[in-house]
Amino acid sequence: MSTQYEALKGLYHLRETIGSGGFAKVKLGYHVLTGEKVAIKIMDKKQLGEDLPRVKTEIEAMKELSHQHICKLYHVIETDEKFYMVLEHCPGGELFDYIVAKDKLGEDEARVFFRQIVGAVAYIHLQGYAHRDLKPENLLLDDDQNLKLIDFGLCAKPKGGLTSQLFTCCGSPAYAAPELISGKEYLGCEADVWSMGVLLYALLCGYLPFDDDSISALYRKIQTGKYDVPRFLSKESVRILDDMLQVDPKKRVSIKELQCHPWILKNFNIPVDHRTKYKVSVLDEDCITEMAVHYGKSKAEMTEILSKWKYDYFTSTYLILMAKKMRGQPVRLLQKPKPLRERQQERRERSKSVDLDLAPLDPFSSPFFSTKRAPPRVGENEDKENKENEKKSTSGSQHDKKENNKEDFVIKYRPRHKKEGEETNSNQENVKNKPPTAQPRRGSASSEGASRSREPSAERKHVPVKDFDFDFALPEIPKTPRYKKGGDQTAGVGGVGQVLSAHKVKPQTPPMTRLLQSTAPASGTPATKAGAFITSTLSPSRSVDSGLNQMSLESRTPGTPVSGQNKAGSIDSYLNQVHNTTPMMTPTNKGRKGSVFGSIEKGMNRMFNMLTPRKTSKSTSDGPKKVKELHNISNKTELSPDKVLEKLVDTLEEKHIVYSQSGYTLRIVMSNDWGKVHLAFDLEVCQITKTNLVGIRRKRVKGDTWHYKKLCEDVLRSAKI
Ligand SMILES: Nc1ncnc2c1ncn2[C@@H]1O[C@H](COP(=O)(O)OP(=O)(O)OP(=O)(O)O)[C@@H](O)[C@H]1O
Repeated sequence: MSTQYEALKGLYHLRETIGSGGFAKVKLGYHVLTGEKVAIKIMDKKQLGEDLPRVKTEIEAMKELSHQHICKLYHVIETDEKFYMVLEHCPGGELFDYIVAKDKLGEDEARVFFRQIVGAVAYIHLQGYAHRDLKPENLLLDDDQNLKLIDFGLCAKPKGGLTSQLFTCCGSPAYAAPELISGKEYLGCEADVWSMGVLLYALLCGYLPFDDDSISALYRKIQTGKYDVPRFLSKESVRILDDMLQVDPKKRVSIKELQCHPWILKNFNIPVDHRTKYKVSVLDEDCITEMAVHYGKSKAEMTEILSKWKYDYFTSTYLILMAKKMRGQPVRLLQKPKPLRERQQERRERSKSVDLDLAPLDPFSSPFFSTKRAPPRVGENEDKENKENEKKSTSGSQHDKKENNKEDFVIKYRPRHKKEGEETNSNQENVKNKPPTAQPRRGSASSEGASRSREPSAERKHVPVKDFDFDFALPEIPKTPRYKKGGDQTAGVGGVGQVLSAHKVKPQTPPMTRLLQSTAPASGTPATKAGAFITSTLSPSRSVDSGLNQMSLESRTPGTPVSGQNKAGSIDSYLNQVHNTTPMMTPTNKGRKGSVFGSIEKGMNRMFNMLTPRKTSKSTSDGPKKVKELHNISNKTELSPDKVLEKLVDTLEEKHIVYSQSGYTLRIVMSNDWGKVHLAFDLEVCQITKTNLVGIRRKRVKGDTWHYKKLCEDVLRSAKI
């Protein structure tokens, strides 16, 4: 984990960025005590500037709102520099992606989703809130295709209740109600119903009812309230859309009426129930007991702590355990392994008793021996570990070798270089609501011990543990962390040590492999064809932003350490830098294609082509990621992954679209004349599990969703896969 996220240390293992918005970066994380996945929304206070109150609004609202169709807030950490919101992880992506994948939804499927939205919004309104930013990008899917509403940064809770007028014009223009954009006072609940009308239209039609490149033209369209009514819409669908998209808010259907609207009732015959399924008033006995045992407290003490709802690590542990219980999974916390020293001591004692007392006996005839001599696998691991440690401490050679290898690896994969003076004290990041530290449980150890047990001792000191915080281009952790029964096996808990060793042994993704596509002069040459990928030792820095920044700097001078150069912190600034920097070519790549081309697609996108001498014909040695057949996977084919990748690359080149490559993932970046990135998304070639098929997984990283949809569809159609 990067030192900049020190506040999460010991509590969550941080993984790749899974989304970003105007205010936040969202990363995947693992809750250490349960091994469950979480989403960690990270906001930088400096960057928030005047929008800081927005975060506070969101946090307060999410603490109050608890509903099966609202993303659950687990934990809030505030440091001097950042806010961290630990949230329920929604792995199914945005509802928007679902629409992109399906083009549009059938009425029945749309109804299932829309009923969930109506339920969530009715609940929110009853709690006195208006969401004010309802759109398919703010609705995520969980594993079971349930929707979860996110992004409460613009919500309002008027003091006088929802019948009080609001004034602030906010939200996304295409979803904004006419009364809101006209600058009049408005009611939040009425404006929400309008946005829901736009949303339902988008679900049923696959495009927006009001759309225009020019904001003022868009606003005019919204104010007229006229939209296309495609023929494929049923009479009932036309009717409900008309009821919601009424320009006069007083004529608009209310949320209460929507709950039992004929379109909503169809096939269900029961109105939408807005009530929450989460019980927050009564704490769950099983969860309390498990936590009390873990923290070495009485149940009464644990209940008292949890009743405060501080949204600290206790709260997150409780809520995650509850979520597991509701899914029918066991309410168990992962046992922390004992510290290595303690285990070594135990081993010594065991072997003493074996050597001294039992050695003369026939080991197989003595029941005592057999119980003593057949400890759980833990003992075997300890032995191995200890032997390794002994070796290390005497010669150190074997491990040093490993260490050196890792050092190499780390150098190659060095994350974003610190900006000058950036977060130099981040190790001592001042955590305002310092999370609780677990008390030893069942004679077990501290969290330090937990991480120790996952790595050989020499590795423990290794900085890369912290450095393992890349956004892009690193292999995914192969296994979801799971608690293994039968002793001290928590090395399998997806700890950082496990990750590192996994990489060391089997880096699934090569060092940042980039093919920066060029325009005419390069596109026809074999070197830029798919399969002729360029391997460079670029830094696959974690953040999209910083990763790309790194790319701009390091790719020009491969192998040259970059220090203090990387002052930019966003995709935008990456491209700004690229645009403003004269290319620095090494003699080797100069002779090849080491030039920066200025050709522009529609006068917008710069093309780059930076080749390093080494080329590989394959993108990675380990093949594409294996994924379940989900809605965000398209273009399923029996072609080989490399062929699919090649076709995609060819298409991007033909269309002069800027992209970078990491393994089987292509990141498409669109920027304007000033280098400001307005759209970024990934296309990843994946192997679909339980089939012989290969597919393309899409993921929007940044930018307007409808623009993304159009471009994505265009590329995938043109690739003819
Ligand atoms: N709980 C979650 N699980 C999975 N992905 C998430 C989760 N929360 C957010 N994301 C991803 O991160 C993206 C950005 O999150 P969010 O919209 O909360 O950020 P924001 O900066 O407040 O956005 P905006 O600019 O729209 O206000 C989402 O669109 C989604 O793709």
